[in-house]
Order: sequence, then structure tokens, then C-alpha cells
Amino acid sequence: MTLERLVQHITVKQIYGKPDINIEGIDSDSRNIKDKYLFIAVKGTSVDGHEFIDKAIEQGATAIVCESLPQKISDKVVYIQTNDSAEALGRLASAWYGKPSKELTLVGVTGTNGKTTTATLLYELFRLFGEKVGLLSTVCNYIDTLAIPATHTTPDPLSLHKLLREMVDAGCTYAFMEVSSHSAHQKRIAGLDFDGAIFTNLTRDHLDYHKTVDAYLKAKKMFFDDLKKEAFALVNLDDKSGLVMLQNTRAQKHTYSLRTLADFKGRIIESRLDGTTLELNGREVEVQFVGKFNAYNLLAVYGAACLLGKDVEDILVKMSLLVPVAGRFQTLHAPEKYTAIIDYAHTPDALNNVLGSIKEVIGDKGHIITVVGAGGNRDKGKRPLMAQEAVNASDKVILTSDNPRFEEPGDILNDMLAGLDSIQRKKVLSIADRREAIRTATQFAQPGDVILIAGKGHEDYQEIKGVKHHFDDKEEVEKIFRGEM
Ligand SMILES: CC(=O)N[C@H]1[C@@H](OP(=O)(O)OP(=O)(O)OC[C@H]2O[C@@H](n3ccc(=O)[nH]c3=O)[C@H](O)[C@@H]2O)O[C@H](CO)[C@@H](O)[C@@H]1O[C@H](C)C(=O)N[C@@H](C)C(=O)N[C@H](CCC(=O)O)C(=O)O
Ligand SMILES: Nc1ncnc2c1ncn2[C@@H]1O[C@H](COP(=O)(O)OP(=O)(O)OP(=O)(O)O)[C@@H](O)[C@H]1O
Ligand SMILES: N[C@H](CCC[C@H](N)C(=O)O)C(=O)O
Ligand SMILES: [Mg+2]
Repeated sequence: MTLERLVQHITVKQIYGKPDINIEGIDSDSRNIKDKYLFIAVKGTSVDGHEFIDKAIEQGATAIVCESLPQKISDKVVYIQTNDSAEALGRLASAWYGKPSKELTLVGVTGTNGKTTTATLLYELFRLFGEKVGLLSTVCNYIDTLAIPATHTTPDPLSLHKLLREMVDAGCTYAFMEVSSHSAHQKRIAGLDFDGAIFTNLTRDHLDYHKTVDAYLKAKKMFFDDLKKEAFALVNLDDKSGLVMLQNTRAQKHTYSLRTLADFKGRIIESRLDGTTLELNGREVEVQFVGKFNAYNLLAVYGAACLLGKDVEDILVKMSLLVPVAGRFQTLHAPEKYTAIIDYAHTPDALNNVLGSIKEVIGDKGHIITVVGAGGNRDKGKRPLMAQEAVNASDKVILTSDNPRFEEPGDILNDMLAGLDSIQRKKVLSIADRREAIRTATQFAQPGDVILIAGKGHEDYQEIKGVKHHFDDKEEVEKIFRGEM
């Protein structure tokens, strides 16, 4: 593709050199640059891509997109100056892959919790409709049925548009994707043509990155502010940030709620450990999901499917066939008649929701034993709050390690314990070894009890000092149930 054609898609401040050259590839990482490539210099969170312009030229770059020019300019290279390289990267990636998002009905899901669940259930639902569908999610990406391991919740722009191109080439007509706050803030989603956006909820998380709740909210709102007017914007009216997302959007505004009048109104008729009876806009449906938060996710799925033009009765029939996403409220029943639930709750709010849902279902018929830790080198502020949520809603808590990363597991446990007073600590055991913690919980469990194993969900590893060791909560529980441990 010629550079001239490519740069039509971005806002150019100034061009130095003649853009009538052919470009063989584009990249924002100098290490991937080859002969006749375009290098896009983006300011990152740890380094500034502008520092690698010379390196990119050494590797063969013949064109550079940048915000500020390097001191020494080569006359063999074309420099394109722009106000926003991150935005330009998204747009260039889209143009490079032939604007695949325009050929798909693309819906993005944002919010602190429920993105993976909602996006994955939409993918599953539309497959039940016989459509070819793509999915970009934390757990795994899918091009129709082909699984591609995910490295991020929302991939970098080049990987993202490449995956969308592969979806189009494979015959997909729909794609559902998670939009993380990091990706909105870093403009990884620039250049995407969304047909719909869903907002699930907003509670504290990722403050290590965004610093304030307000900045975190703004990152999510940017996604809605940039939607086209034909797209739909579907928000959770029961979350206090729901309407904020709609404030400045041009898109068609829609709401869902379990509490009040909304375009998509839901009600929980009955909750059990094996499913829920829901009422959606006056019609009853049996779903294989537990908990109020899943009722919210299903309501979002229902709303989006209606807005995408599917038949209401058909949607309900197919929704009753959907099953939980890996590591999201996955229930395993022990031969000794207690239940273990594997869940990805890794925020105070998610713990509160999951534990609340368990309590709603078991009432006074059993005890709740919670096994939970917090990740290392991530938001430290949430640690004491997570311990508090666990203790307030459980009969017994075993604090353990999540992914310690480069921190000492004992230090993370101490940060969690700091949130508890001496009375609360009486309910708590600290066992840094996660395998041992899970085993201990199963030794405490009596018939009718529920063990919640929270924080790692689908993850099949434990990250310790830069090394990912195989570890899978579900596998551990199954081994214990088989009497192998
Ligand atoms: C903090 C963060 O989000 N970082 C992301 C960011 O990298 P960065 O800004 O740190 O990049 P950098 O290292 O400063 O480099 C800046 C630029 O210089 C370039 N460079 C760098 C070195 C070099 O030798 N040559 C060179 O050209 C880089 O390619 C880059 O373009 O942009 C990269 C490309 O998009 C991401 O891979 C990277 O994700 C890191 C690995 C990460 O862990 N991100 C997590 C926090 C994240 O994004 N998580 C969310 C989900 C969160 C959730 O909801 O749970 C996600 O969407 O996955
Ligand atoms: N709608 C919801 N509201 C509150 N909590 C939820 C909701 N849906 C799921 N959860 C809880 O949050 C956990 C994570 O769910 P999910 O993976 O769907 O969210 P996510 O937004 O994709 O998270 P991440 O940002 O970590 O990828 C679940 O295991 C569950 O405990
Ligand atoms: N995507 C989230 C997941 C955290 C899951 C938890 N298991 C941990 O490792 O902290 C994050 O990176 O903050
Ligand atoms: Mg996710």
C-alpha cells in the first residue's frame, strides 16, 4: 500500500518528504520493523516510542509517524507529524487491514465486571442463531470456532485489526469484544467502527493505572463519546455511572435494569444453585446461571440481541441453552455433598456480588467458606477491601496467594489482613500456598456448605517472579473430589 493512501486516514500536521512510496508493513515496535516499513512512534507508559525512531530506521523503516520530529532528519525517510500517534496507530492499523470492522457488526462491552461474561454469552448466543461470529476476550479470542490465545483483554491495534480481518475472511458477520479501560485510555480502539456498546458497571479497580475513579470513568466514557449515531449505546441503569456514559454520545440510547423502568427490564423470580428463573420484559425464561450479577449480564445480552434485530421469542429459547463461562461462577459438586464454586472475582465489588449471590441461594442451609488472595504488582488499595468483603459475607475465610508476580506472598497477605480488626481475624486463616489453602477449605466443608475459590477463575497458571507455573483451581478441586490429594 502507498504511504499516500495510508496517511489519508489520519490527521496530518506536516509531511516531510514525498509520500509516494510503497509500504511493506506497519508497526509501533521498532523491534518488529523490516525493510520499507512504516514505524509509528507512540508514547507508552514505560518508554516513549519516539526514542526508537533511529533504531526503526536502522532496521529499514522508510516512513515515520510521530508527534515530534527527531533532531536529525534523514532525507531517505518520510516523516509524518500528527497530534496523536496513538489515535493514528489505530486508524492506520484499520486501513492496513482494509477496515475489517466496517464489514462486521461489531459490539464492544465495557465496565469493571461482567465484560468477559457478557461478550462471551453474546458470542455463544449468536452462534446458536447459526451465525459465524468472532470474539475478543480476556479468556480467549475466537475466529468462528478457531481459538486464538488471548494476551490482553483488548489487544493492541495491529493484533486487533488483524484478528478482525481474519474473522471477515472466515465469513464472520458479527464480532463481540471486551473494551478494557486501559485500551480506551491508550486508544487501542481508535479506528474501530462499532455498531453497539454495552456498559455493565463501574466500581474501583485498576487505580494503580488510572489513579482516580474519575479518570477511570472518563476512560470508559471515551468509548461511548466516540460512537457513531447509528450505533446503539446500552447501559445498566442500576449503576450510578450508567447515565454518565450516555451524556455525550451521539448513539441511540438504551437502558436495562432489574430495579426500575427501562427499555429492557428484568426481574428474578427464583434463584437456585443450579439456575435462575428470570422475567425479561414480561416473559419468563429459565437460565443455567446463578446470582443477581448474572441476571444483569443476561439482561445486557438480551437487550443487545434485541437491538441487533433478533426475534424476542427466539432469543429467550436460546438463552435457556447458554452455560457459564469458564471460571465464572462454575459450580462443582463434591461426593460429600458440598459445593465448590470457582469464580474470577478479583475486586471487592465482585466478591461482594458473588458472596451475596451464594447467600441468597443457600440461606441458612449451609456455611460459606471463602478462599481468596490478591494479585501482586497490581492495585494495592483493593487488598484490605477484598479481605473485608470476604470476611463480612463468609463463615470462614482462607487468605492465600493469587498471582504474587514480583511481590512476596506474605506482604500481600499482610496488606489484606490490615483491613481486618481482631474480631474479624478470628474467622481467618492465612495459608500462602494456594493448593494447601484449597485443600484446607475442603476439609472444613460439611454437606450443604459452599466453598468459594475466588480470584483466578479460568487462569491455568500462577505467576511467580516472572514465571508462570501451571495451576488451575478447577483441576485442584477435581483432584480432591477424586480423592487424589
Ligand atoms: C500498562 C499497559 O497497559 N501497557 C500496554 C502498553 O504498553 P506501554 O505503554 O507500556 O508500552 P511501552 O513499553 O511504554 O512502549 C511504548 C512504545 O514504544 C515501543 N517500543 C518499545 C521498546 C522498543 O525497544 N522499541 C519500541 O518501539 C513500544 O512498542 C510502544 O509502542 O501498550 C502495549 C501495546 O498495546 C500493551 O501490550 C501494554 O500492555 C501491558 C503488557 C499490560 O500488561 N497491560 C495490562 C495492564 C492491560 O492492558 N490490561 C487490560 C485489561 C485490564 C482488565 O480489565 O482486567 C487489557 O486490555 O488487557
Ligand atoms: N455484571 C456483573 N456485576 C458484578 N460482578 C460481576 C458481573 N459479572 C461478573 N461479575 C463478577 O466478576 C468476575 C469477572 O467477571 P468477567 O470476567 O465477566 O468480568 P470482566 O469485566 O471481563 O473482568 P476483567 O476485567 O478482569 O477481564 C466474575 O467472576 C464475577 O465474580
Ligand atoms: N485482568 C486483571 C485480572 C486480575 C486477576 C488476578 N488473578 C490477578 O492476577 O491479579 C488484572 O490484570 O488486573
Ligand atoms: Mg474480561
